[in-house]
Amino acid sequence: MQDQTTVGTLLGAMRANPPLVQCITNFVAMNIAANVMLAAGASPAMVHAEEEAGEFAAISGALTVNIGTLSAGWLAGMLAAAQSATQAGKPWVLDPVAHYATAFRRKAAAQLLEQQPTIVRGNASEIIALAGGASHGQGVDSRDPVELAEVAARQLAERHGCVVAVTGVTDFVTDGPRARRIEGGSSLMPQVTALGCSLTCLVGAFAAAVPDNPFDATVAALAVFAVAGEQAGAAADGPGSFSWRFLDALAALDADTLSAKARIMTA
Ligand SMILES: Nc1ncnc2c1ncn2[C@@H]1O[C@H](COP(=O)(O)OP(=O)(O)O)[C@@H](O)[C@H]1O
Ligand SMILES: Cc1ncsc1CCOP(=O)(O)O
Ligand SMILES: [Mg+2]
Repeated sequence: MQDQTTVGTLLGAMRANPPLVQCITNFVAMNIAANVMLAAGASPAMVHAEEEAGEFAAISGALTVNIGTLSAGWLAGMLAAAQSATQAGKPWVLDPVAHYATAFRRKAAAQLLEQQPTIVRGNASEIIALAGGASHGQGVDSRDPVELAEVAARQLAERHGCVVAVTGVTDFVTDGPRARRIEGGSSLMPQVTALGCSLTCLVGAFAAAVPDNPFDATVAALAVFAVAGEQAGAAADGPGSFSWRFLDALAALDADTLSAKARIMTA
């Protein structure tokens, strides 16, 4: 019950003072992620250029970094922003999209991890591989169940002193000693591109709202997606109508409904 009350309170707190979140995300995600952030009540800015990314991180409430469509110039911007956020004491979130796929991505993910992310959010295949295990991911898509990534998530959290979120049918969040499972969402969610990337940005919004509590912030963002996703999925005819229904559900979700409908279990 404590968790249920907390997620509603955090949604209210985030919306009461909409945080500026610098989202370095990929070309696929930029538009949907910005719309998801606005619908949920946050203030996104997609700012990635090497020339300004570090400066912008210092004036943002939080930073999110996603390597989905990586290039050398973007990576330089990501590293500058991550360094700046860490120096300014701002939370930042890493989304290691398909980091196992190529040597360039593997090295980039390792360099970014060295910059001490506050939170890492990925699908099960990404989290298993990031901890050094053998994953079955195919490109950006997971081919592993979340349950198989739980040990890897705890290891990563302990090793890097961060919160780790694994998403899928039932999400899992841990900081090492503590862990939660969040049920909900819809089987249509993986059929709409970049919803994971959008969730990473929303995790940044909640982390900006409560920078001293990244664990609760992550649980709250995942609970928002779980409840809004379930509502949109119940009415949708397919991925197309799910997309707009999901934005509407995010915008309509209030704190009391979130607290009443969130299904959060201690793991
Ligand atoms: N089969 C499913 N049932 C319910 N929710 C899902 C399912 N697959 C993914 N989700 C939800 O979709 C969102 C994105 O997660 P995921 O698909 O794991 O990320 P990614 O897009 O990075 O692979 C999360 O909120 C997650 O809980
Ligand atoms: C399809 C695709 N290709 C490169 S990034 C990207 C989007 C991945 O989005 P998500 O990780 O949320 O599924
Ligand atoms: Mg992803």
